[in-house]
Amino acid sequence: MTAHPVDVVSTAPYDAAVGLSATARALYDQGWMPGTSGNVSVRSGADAVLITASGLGKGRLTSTDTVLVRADTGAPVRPGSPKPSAETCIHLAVYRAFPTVGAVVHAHPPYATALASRRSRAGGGAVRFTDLELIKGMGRSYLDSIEIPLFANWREVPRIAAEVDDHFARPATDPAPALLIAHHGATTWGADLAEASDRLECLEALCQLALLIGD
Ligand SMILES: CSC[C@@H](O)[C@@H](O)C(=O)COP(=O)(O)O
Ligand SMILES: [Zn+2]
Repeated sequence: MTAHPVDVVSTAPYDAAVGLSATARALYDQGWMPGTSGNVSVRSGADAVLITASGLGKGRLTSTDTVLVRADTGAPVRPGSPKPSAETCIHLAVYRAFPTVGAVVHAHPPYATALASRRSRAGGGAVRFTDLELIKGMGRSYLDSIEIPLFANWREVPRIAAEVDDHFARPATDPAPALLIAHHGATTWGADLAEASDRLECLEALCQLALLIGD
């Protein structure tokens, strides 16, 4: 019998939903998911992604505030599910580009948002960090530099996702596990939620340092 996404995901581990809501609450406590902002997801089998529901206070999120969606369309797998994150399509673009990624975290941390917005006002282009030790926290074993792609904050979220798709369709050596959206926030990814969250923390610290150091 051909595997159907529902079959694959109906056994999605309960822990994944607990992990998602705990991650959202932790990022809320850090001040990086103010109000209802931010979203978190994990891959669930080959064909599905478990993601936070849309429009809920991230400081109050529980494991039932998560939605299993199809990895190809973003549609909820089960009828009657809560509405998935409005930014599901950006998560799916990351999972499409990086088959080994298991978790994606999107938040609105202040320094990353400020640096991305400043860069956008100065004409855009990727944000490059050089020399700083924290570059190693972004999955690099060497120090020299790392480039984080910067995207425009289009009102239509699928347009942002389409640009993320286009960006990662171009082959790059050692792409960073992160992206910035001007006037909006940051998204990081990794093998699991812990790695994706650690990378968000390092990215935010790098952005803070870059703003302190100046040009
Ligand atoms: C506080 S509004 C923020 C949203 O527009 C969006 O950017 C966001 O991060 C959360 O959207 P959500 O649909 O709840 O996952
Ligand atoms: Zn957002």
